[in-house]
Amino acid sequence: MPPTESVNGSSSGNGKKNFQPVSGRHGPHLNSRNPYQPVPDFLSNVNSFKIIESTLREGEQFANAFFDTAKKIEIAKALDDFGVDYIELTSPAASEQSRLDCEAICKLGLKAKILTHIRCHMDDARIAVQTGVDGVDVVIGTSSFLREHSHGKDMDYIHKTAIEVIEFVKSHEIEIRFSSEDSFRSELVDLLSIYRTVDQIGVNRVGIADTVGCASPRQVYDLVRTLRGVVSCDIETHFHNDTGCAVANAYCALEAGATHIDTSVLGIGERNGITPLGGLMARMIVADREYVTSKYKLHKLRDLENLVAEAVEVNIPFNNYITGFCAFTHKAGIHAKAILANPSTYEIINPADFGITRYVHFASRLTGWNAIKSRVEQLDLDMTDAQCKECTAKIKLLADVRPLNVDDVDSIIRQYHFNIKTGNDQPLLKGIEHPAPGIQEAADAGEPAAKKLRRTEPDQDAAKCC
Ligand SMILES: CC(=O)SCCNC(=O)CCNC(=O)[C@H](O)C(C)(C)COP(=O)(O)OP(=O)(O)OC[C@H]1O[C@@H](n2cnc3c(N)ncnc32)[C@H](O)[C@@H]1OP(=O)(O)O
Ligand SMILES: O=C(O)CCC(=O)C(=O)O
Ligand SMILES: [Zn+2]
Repeated sequence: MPPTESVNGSSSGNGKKNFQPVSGRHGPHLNSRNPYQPVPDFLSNVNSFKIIESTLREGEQFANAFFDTAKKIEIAKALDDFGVDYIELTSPAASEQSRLDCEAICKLGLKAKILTHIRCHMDDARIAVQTGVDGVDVVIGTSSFLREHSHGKDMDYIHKTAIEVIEFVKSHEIEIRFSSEDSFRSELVDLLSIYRTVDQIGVNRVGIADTVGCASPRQVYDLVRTLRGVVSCDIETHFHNDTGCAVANAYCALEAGATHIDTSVLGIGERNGITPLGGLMARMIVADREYVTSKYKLHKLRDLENLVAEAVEVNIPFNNYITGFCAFTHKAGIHAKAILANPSTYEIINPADFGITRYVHFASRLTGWNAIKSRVEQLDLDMTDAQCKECTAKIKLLADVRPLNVDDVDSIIRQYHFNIKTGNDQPLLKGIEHPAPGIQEAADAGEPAAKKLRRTEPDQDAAKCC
């Protein structure tokens, strides 16, 4: 008996309802012997990382972003509820409203610590410490590009000012992090020297930033591992996604001993953004499901992404980690058969961990008799395997001619079933123009027919599948 499940996932459809939801427990390997488990290494923090969520700082630098106070508060509360460790806010030096918003969020009494992000400058630091934040993230460019063309200061100036700003912030008894902007295009000797200096005067964290998204995972591993041997404080990392490495780089940073990862919801930020919160969750749940599920409310991810997507007027991409509309949809017959038997065959992440439904797409010429048999059972029809195979062949005939949706296939199945039970020989394709019994009533009741006809006792049937 194939598994069934009520419809609650796949919100942003593709316009055609041509798949069915299925449930089923993942096979035993994810619990007993995890082949994806991290390489054992005592410096690795893959099992104990923290998130510095920067939707309200880096994310505000996204081209489309404008967050009014109410929206910032809504997002901050949603991030806090999700379980992020820190929420980073735009510099209060950016504008008067930014300063007021920072103060307002500090007063919310959230569980997450509130940070603000400033230039390595006493003017900014003086404003920041008055806002009520739990900590200040200080940054200054150390690459020759930024030293020459951005702030125009040399490494001596950076050392001197960093010490002044750090000691000032520390004197207010809040957290302080020092970060080098454009770390991967900076001289290693400059980096290690400034990090050693700030570590010795007692920063809580140092930060490495791949500001232009140029770093590869191996470069990240090397730099973080080297830095791990030089400083005793925590190591935060920040990865832009220009070359598609933002999630991989975050993972490698943790393997090398970084303690904190910067994220934003949907990855929004300057240019094409940074490590997305959802992408990081996808990566980390595979590495340590226990840690991730115990710390973060994963079933809130979709709502959080929808909130931010709406605020910045973008759609969730079809291939988004976890929440993209087809992230857990299985189409080819070979895949569908195996998924129905055991979802671990073609899934490394269990969608149920995120409150999301898995689907089998059966309305195409790539379907197979096992998927159709599953649908037949969902429709409560009685057909032998041989009949399911014959019916599948009929479905493929039409699927070769045009795209099908679930109603088309259900009609063919119902007509085929009617014919074999009554000895009738009505042409199968007639059911396409004239919905088979059951479809019309459902439509009349104001519900999508396919939805109405799906069964909703997932647990009972899912148990049989695994
Ligand atoms: C990689 C990142 O994302 S870093 C974070 C980026 N965030 C922001 O920029 C926050 C929003 N920014 C702003 O509102 C404005 O840029 C402000 C308020 C910070 C500065 O505004 P302005 O004084 O008008 O300067 P402007 O934005 O044109 O240029 C940046 C200034 O900061 C200086 N600067 C740049 N980076 C740093 C740094 N890390 N530390 C100290 N000073 C810096 C530059 O030298 C330049 O100053 P100058 O033109 O007086 O020499
Ligand atoms: O402060 C940091 O570590 C990162 C700043 C930033 O956004 C960047 O360098 O891209
Ligand atoms: Zn950035």
